[in-house]
Amino acid sequence: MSDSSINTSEVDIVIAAINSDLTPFLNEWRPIFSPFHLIIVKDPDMDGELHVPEGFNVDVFTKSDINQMVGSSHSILFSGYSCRYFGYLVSRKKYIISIDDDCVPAKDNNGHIVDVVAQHIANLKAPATPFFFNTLYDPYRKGADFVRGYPFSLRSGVTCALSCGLWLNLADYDAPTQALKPEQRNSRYVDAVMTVPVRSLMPVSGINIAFDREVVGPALFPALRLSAEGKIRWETVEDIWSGMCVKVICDHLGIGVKTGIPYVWRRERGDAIESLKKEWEGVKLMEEVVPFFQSVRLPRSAVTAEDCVVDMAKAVKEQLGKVDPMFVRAGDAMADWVKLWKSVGSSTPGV
Ligand SMILES: O=c1ccn([C@@H]2O[C@H](COP(=O)(O)OP(=O)(O)O[C@H]3O[C@@H](CO)[C@H](O)[C@H]3O)[C@@H](O)[C@H]2O)c(=O)[nH]1
Ligand SMILES: [Mn+2]
Repeated sequence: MSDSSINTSEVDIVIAAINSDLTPFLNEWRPIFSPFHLIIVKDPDMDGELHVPEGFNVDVFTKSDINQMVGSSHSILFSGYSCRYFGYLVSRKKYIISIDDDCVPAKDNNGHIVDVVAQHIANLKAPATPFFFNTLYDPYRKGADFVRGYPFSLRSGVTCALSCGLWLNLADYDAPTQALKPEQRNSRYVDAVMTVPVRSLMPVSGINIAFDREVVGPALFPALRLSAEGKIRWETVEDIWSGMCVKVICDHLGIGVKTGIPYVWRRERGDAIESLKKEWEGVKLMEEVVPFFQSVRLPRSAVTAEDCVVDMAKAVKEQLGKVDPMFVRAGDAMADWVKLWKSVGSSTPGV
């Protein structure tokens, strides 16, 4: 059963749906998800009715909702993998949790079902420690603390804005790794969560994620579309791109990002070789953009996530735009996204 101490009015669970029948998925998650409001975004390119089982507090958003809100925008498309971001936009809650619809609850080393909502919210409510690494992992967890030598001046920590969960069975590997290790399965449940140090980038996976929408909501946006994009091709990097944006923004705002528990059990669909064809361009491209994200610095005047996205967009256009016109489009999309985020009443207070 879910953790009754969580204030359900603070949480939205956002699901992107390419499957027409979410019954098996939601029945697996019923004990954990049923107390919470669900936002299900039906992939606008998916035909047919979406079936959701009884017993959930759910709002389903479809192509017509997206078109009504986004209008004829050419820079912002909520198709394919990126349709979940529409759910991030329309939510009005403080915390958002998003789980892919091919994942089910995992079990910990004691065979207990992992409550992803409770653990993600615990991660987000406990401070983060990006400025000095605690070698005993999360010092705020029961049974842990700061180790000797950790500066007392830093022990109050900072706000945690993003909680990146992990995966048993099929870890989120890229297509080359999947093709090289088709039999590899992740059976190692590591009971740990830690803050990613400041100025360290990381691959943020959209499969099992939670964030403080009021603090970093607009920083999570799939702006990058490859020049020769297909509906799928460009989206294999959408969370990697937005993950680097949000980590740089969190570093700038002095807030934290955590990785570790909770785990989900991930079942994969699709073929590694097919994925390789789709993903290879994105895999190569990431090598080009990492130095940009490692070096970009935002102005002190940027004190909210919206400010940071606007300034980041300018830097993307100025510094990456000469590499490829797709980055000019990405920068424009980021700027349009902030306008859209503000216009739907989602403006975030300063940190
Ligand atoms: O056209 C689409 C494709 C997918 N979805 C929904 O998005 C998530 C993830 O889809 P899927 O499990 O098929 O793909 P993964 O590769 O495992 O996803 C992870 O990789 C990233 C992109 O490659 C992505 O950000 C991660 O989630 C599911 O809920 C599908 O229903 C869709 O709506 N439309
Ligand atoms: Mn998947």
